[in-house]
Amino acid sequence: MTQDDDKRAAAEAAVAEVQPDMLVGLGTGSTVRFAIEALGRRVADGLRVTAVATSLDSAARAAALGIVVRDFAEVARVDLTIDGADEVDDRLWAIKGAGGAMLREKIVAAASTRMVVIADASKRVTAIGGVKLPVEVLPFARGYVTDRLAMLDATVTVRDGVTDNCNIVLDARFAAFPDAPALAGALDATPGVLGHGLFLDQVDATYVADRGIVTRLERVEVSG
Ligand SMILES: O=C[C@H](O)[C@H](O)[C@H](O)COP(=O)(O)O
Repeated sequence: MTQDDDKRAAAEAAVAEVQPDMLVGLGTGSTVRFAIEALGRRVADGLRVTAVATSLDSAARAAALGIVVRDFAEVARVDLTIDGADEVDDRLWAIKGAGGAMLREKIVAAASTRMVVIADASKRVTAIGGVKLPVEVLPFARGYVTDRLAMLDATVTVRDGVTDNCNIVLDARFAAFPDAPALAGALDATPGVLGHGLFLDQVDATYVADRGIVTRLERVEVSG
């Protein structure tokens, strides 16, 4: 049983949630590729769905498999989004964006009635914060945002290349990971930061595969 087998198992479990006539959000990354393949097979078998994609890569892969991909700019609501993560914990907090797609991913997640994360067991952690946090930044604001991140005790590396949105990504490594909601709030309030990889409210469920066994974890809403 390889890591790819687990990615595929988690992806197939999530794709089983897709119902006829849904508008499906497609995340980005190596795990999502298995979901796109699984959805492509269901479409080839006659399932009628449309999709929106969080990256040019996912859009191209889906279209190549015969999945109708709509322009997200024309869309307000998505039924179900399936996406990967770099880390996810049992609070359903995730860090995303190793592939640089976190800004579009967060927008599509926000538009989604339900968003599920698929992962192999290497992504499941006790508490998020062990990987670099990607921050998408307007190139004009690179120096200012780098300084703000340094003031939050992060060591910053500028990633090569640009995102699908033609912005840059700063990868922030924290010696001690800060309180995640406070960090998300600080980043959201920083001019020039267009998005970041902290997903604290977006994930409704995870499918994590460990040596072929897929476990689904659902967000529990606390009322009152
Ligand atoms: O920007 C990339 C996305 O957030 C991915 O969903 C995330 O990095 C996980 O990717 P992978 O499944 O390749 O580990």
